[in-house]
Amino acid sequence: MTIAEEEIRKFENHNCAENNVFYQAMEEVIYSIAPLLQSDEKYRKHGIMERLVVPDRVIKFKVTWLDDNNIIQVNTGYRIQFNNALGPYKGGLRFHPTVNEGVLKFLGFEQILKNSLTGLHIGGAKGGSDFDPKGKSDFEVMKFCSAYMTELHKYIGARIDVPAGDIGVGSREIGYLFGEYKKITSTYEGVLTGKPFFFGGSLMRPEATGYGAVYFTESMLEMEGKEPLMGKVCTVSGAGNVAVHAIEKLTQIGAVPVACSDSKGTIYDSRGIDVELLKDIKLNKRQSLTKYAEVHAEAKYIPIEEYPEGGHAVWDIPCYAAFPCATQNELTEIDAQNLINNGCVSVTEGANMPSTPEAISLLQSHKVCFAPAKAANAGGVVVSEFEMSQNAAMSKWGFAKVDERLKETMQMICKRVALTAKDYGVEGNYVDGANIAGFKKVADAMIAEGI
Ligand SMILES: NC(=O)C1=CN([C@@H]2O[C@H](COP(=O)(O)OP(=O)(O)OC[C@H]3O[C@@H](n4cnc5c(N)ncnc54)[C@H](OP(=O)(O)O)[C@@H]3O)[C@@H](O)[C@H]2O)C=CC1
Ligand SMILES: O=C(O)CCC(=O)C(=O)O
Repeated sequence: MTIAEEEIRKFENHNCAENNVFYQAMEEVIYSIAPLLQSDEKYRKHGIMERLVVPDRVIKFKVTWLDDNNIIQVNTGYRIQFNNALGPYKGGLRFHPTVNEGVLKFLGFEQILKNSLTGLHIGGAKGGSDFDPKGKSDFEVMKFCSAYMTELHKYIGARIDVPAGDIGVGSREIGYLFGEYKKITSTYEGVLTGKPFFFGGSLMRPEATGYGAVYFTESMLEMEGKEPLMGKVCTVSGAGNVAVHAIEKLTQIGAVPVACSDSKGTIYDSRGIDVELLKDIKLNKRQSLTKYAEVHAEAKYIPIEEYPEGGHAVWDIPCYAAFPCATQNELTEIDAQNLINNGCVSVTEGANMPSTPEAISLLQSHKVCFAPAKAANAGGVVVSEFEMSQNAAMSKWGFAKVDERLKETMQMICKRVALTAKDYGVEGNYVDGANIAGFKKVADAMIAEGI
């Protein structure tokens, strides 16, 4: 039995329906770090993996709120504080009907290694609720956020745990959450990141994840001796915060992002996505992508049900570089095969774990440059940490400073991941490089801090 199989066997009890995405994330990490466990026995001796896969605490609570018809609604709220060996717990909040403990455990676990890779002092956490902001009035969203914070405030703080946004949580929700925290605690502190700029947010936090993914890709393509993105056709899934800003940065650097998608369908606009229109439709008005095709008649809208099951229209459009930026397991083996058939050279994960394990293996075996989420989408949490620093110092950084430091950090992460892969005999495998480099730093801190 290999060391990876031996380790995986230990954690078989995590393999159940509720935990399937968590188990997927954990299994990938174990396979990647097996050479490290083999070469340095201290990690097994100190039971690092056993300690890392169990969160420090899982906070689960009831959220009761009144809708606009004065009907009582009940949701479940969570905060999973996974590991704070490297700094205060840090990670986003997701409001989506699919949220459960298993989903948040996968996201929190990934966040530990992602935050470690940034080189900054931040631990890993994730939280959220099964509340669905879609179709709710502003007032209902505010009431839900207040009720959620009534419970959450007991467990967070600027040096304890600093939540941010994720799916369904943007600056509107962070504003309401911050307002409630301030009211309950009478404290004006950097307890949340992703705040609107005029009351303590950092410039560029909304753009950071999408821009960072593009910076990472440029760096990876250069390191792998491939042509840069300028002039190249790109496809992006999703049409939320991460996707829109990836499209914006691609456009700024002269690439041609021709497609994006939402939960109902895909837009293909061969002239390049009109990013201002996309922002207005999806980020400001929270409408469907069908509106895009109503304005630009040349663009094609493909409803999700019109594409054969198992694959997604957005990955069947020829591109040089693909950016999955919607949600977990949205890029399947079928999609990977379509990308390969159409000559795709690189795939960058803007979303968390958007590619299935089968898709990753296929892409890697066809030498497609593959940038895993925990490295490529770290830009968001990087600028969140910049926001924490600015809040602690009561200062404001300019756009150029944030952008320059974000770019430098993404390039540093890319180099670190590539060099680690090389050191461990898996040159070009950014998945293994990211997992080993991220794991090693947290594990060393855990050993140094004792049990
Ligand atoms: N926000 C951030 O800073 C960071 C986010 N991430 C990750 O990036 C991803 C996207 O997050 P974010 O942009 O913030 O979230 P948003 O809520 O802003 O947007 C999510 C987008 O994805 C679309 N979507 C959801 N499910 C599907 C699906 N099955 N197929 C196609 N599209 C889908 C949504 O469509 P619709 O509009 O129809 O709902 C929406 O357009 C998530 O995986 C998140 O964890 C990672 C790092 C940081
Ligand atoms: O900005 C943050 O704190 C976390 C962002 C996030 O949730 C993520 O990186 O997945």
